[in-house]
Amino acid sequence: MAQYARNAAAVAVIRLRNPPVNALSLTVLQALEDGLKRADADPSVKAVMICGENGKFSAGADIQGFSSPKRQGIALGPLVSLIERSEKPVVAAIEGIALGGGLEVALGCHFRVAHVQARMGLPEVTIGLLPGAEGTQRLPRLIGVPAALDLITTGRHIPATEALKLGLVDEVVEENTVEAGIRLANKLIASVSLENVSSKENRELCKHARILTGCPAGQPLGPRRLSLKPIPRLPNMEAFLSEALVKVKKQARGCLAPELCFQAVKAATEQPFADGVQRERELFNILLTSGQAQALQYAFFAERAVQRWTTLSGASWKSASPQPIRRAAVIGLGTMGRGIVTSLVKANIPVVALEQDVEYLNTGRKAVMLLLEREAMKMGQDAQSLDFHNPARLQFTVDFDGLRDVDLVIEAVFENMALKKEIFKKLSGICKPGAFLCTNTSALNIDEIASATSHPQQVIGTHFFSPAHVMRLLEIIYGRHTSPAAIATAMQLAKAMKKVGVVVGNCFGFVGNRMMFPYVQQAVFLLEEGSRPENVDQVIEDFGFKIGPFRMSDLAGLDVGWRSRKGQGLTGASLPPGTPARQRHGRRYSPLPDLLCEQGRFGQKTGKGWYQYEKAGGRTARPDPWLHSFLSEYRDTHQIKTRFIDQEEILERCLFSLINEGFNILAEGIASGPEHLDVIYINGYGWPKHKGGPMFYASTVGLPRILAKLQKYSEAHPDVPELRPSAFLKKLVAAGNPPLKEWMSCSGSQSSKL
Ligand SMILES: CCCCCCCC(=O)CC(=O)SCCNC(=O)CCNC(=O)[C@H](O)C(C)(C)COP(=O)(O)OP(=O)(O)OC[C@H]1O[C@@H](n2cnc3c(N)ncnc32)[C@H](O)[C@@H]1OP(=O)(O)O
Ligand SMILES: NC(=O)C1=CN([C@@H]2O[C@H](COP(=O)(O)OP(=O)(O)OC[C@H]3O[C@@H](n4cnc5c(N)ncnc54)[C@H](O)[C@@H]3O)[C@@H](O)[C@H]2O)C=CC1
Repeated sequence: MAQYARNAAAVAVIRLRNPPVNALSLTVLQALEDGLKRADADPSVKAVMICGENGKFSAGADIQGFSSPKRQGIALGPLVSLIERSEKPVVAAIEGIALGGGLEVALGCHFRVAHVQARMGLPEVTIGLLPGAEGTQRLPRLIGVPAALDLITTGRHIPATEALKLGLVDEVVEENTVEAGIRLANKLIASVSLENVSSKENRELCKHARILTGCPAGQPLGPRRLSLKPIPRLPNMEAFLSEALVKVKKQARGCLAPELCFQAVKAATEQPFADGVQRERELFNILLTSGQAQALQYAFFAERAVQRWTTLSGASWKSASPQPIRRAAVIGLGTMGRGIVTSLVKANIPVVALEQDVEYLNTGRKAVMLLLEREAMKMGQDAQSLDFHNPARLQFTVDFDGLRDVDLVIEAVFENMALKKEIFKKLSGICKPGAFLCTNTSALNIDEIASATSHPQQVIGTHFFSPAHVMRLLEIIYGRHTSPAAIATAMQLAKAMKKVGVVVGNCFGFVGNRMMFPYVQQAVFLLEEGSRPENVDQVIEDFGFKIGPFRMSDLAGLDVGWRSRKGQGLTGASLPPGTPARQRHGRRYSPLPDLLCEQGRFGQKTGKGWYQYEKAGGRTARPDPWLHSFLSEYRDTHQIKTRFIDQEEILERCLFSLINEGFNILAEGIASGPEHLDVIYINGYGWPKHKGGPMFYASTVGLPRILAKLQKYSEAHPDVPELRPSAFLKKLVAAGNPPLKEWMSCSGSQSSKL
């Protein structure tokens, strides 16, 4: 709701109230409208001030409400117009946040005062929409087209100081914003009422008030009504807009909202306000029914739902308490350790960084310092807080004794079980008993690692993604003995590092990599049957992935998987003589990646892999004629008839096999709901957010279709168990293809947190 109050000085205060973020539900909007009408009808009220309860203006429209099929009632756009048309001055006092519809309400007000710590923005684009309450028409009139386009197409939140520079707010205060708003309202009352009084003294006062408010004589609010303002012209508006469109399209990667946001702002530059609003509405409705908005809003709530973690044994976020991490250690400063140290320093956690010898330590130190210097450059003035040259904040050592007083250790040494167990045994003897011992393994068994310690309840997997200081995902893996406090602490750590933690159970590859295996496997099988790497990558990238499986594997290094397959005895010296080239343990196997590695083709690092590069370490992938003839020879050798494989088959075999593994994971209780898998894929594997994650995508395709396709591919490839439909998928189809929220109740294990 919105609370209406009067104070003695003739200022009516309307306070938006809908905890926790004062979202503009229909009830709030109705109360806001009632408050405005009441203020208008009351002759003793001379000005209105709108603010929010609990130090927050408003986070905008109620996102939950968008998915409601029966959404009816007062619309926000007309309400913003109503505010603007008020004959009595209306002031917005912005504390905390003014986002989306919240900022649009403020744009309808005649004046805006913001607290110095407030943040503002129009983030609708991030949930697949555009600022549909006339924001795309008012904002460019206030701050100009370039700045408005930037805010509307990126959805970024800006601090009050930047808002002041842009002219988005009139005043920034450090003290009580509501009082500052009332003070401004009183000045405005003086300005208006003194207009009609002719004494010299009052005329002077009136002039003073006009300077304060910027309102010309006789027209106290006219120029403050943004709908009446012309768009600030640019000398080269057309050229600017066409360049901006190219940029927006490039960044959007198949997501509709940024381009439609652009179209709405463009309309503001070409049409009168009312027509621009009409266009904004049309574009908003296209987005609202596009499917992408639903996917992005699902992703928004999924990210919040995974914070409420539970384990198979019943431990949960409700009862577990995180322990404070005053000091942490990282072991191994290779690709991952460097990024992990950087993330910890950025989270203001003092770190001890340890390597196996001085040479590795020096290399690691240089790399960490370089990363931190770069981060500091990006942070500008705020970089001082990093203070990473201070040994109390960041210390490098080769001595395990330096780890005696740390509260948490993150191990990031080579992916080798024997080495990891040796390290954990050592840590168990050296660290204090309460210290949490985390491993960054990408697939190994957490319980086996924990078995090397005397307190396995303190051991947990914290799986970062490369580059660790950039990627938002932290997969948090609990073992059989991991304590709830360890899980809660890892989740808290993720938050401190501004990452999204997702709690999952222990199995080979956990959730993300386990689902990735069949996807990559299918991609390689497709090469055996007739595709080229660039065909497969193109289909996956057209779907919206940032990078296809072959470009990705060239980037990560083909040798990484090769080492792991050798370790598992799938290739290399330990392979029993007589093993068929394309079969392991009775299942289809492709030796193609092994053959490339044997040729020294490790990907970007060697300048050749699935593609060719300009040089070793080069970044530009070009199709490689050598590889094409190599594939032809390979098919001849193994008597595989090359066939044309269409885009649909490429997409379905790669994605449906990944989704199928997702259903197995859900059935086993490794993840407590589909939203966990989706958050992992969006934040760790570049799954296009506007497609909502693999399981959400499956729900939009329809489970019966996925099942039918898997059955078809499985029949064609009976030696590929990963294509055999999961029993849980079959169960869901038999249960009538229930909506995603109800899947887990069919599994009999857990329920959805969405
Ligand atoms: C047909 C209809 C026509 C309508 C006309 C168009 C109107 C428009 O132009 C459309 C809009 O306004 S769309 C909304 C735009 N606003 C946003 O995207 C802000 C989303 N919220 C945030 O960024 C952070 O929550 C925020 C920065 C606010 C706070 O972050 P925190 O990290 O402090 O807290 P969270 O955990 O994210 O949030 C706390 C709880 O609040 C829920 N929530 C947040 N924003 C919401 C919103 N706008 N609507 C509904 N619920 C919302 C959030 O889910 C969380 O709930 P719980 O998980 O249950 O605690
Ligand atoms: N590279 C990647 O993309 C990802 C790797 N991981 C996992 O992270 C871990 C580390 O991987 P990378 O950083 O890629 O490996 P890396 O080979 O780049 O670095 C490993 C580092 O550990 C150090 N090290 C080895 N033995 C040590 C010891 N006894 N004491 C101290 N330091 C020691 C090495 O000197 C080396 O600097 C592995 O478990 C890997 O599976 C997880 C996610 C992604």
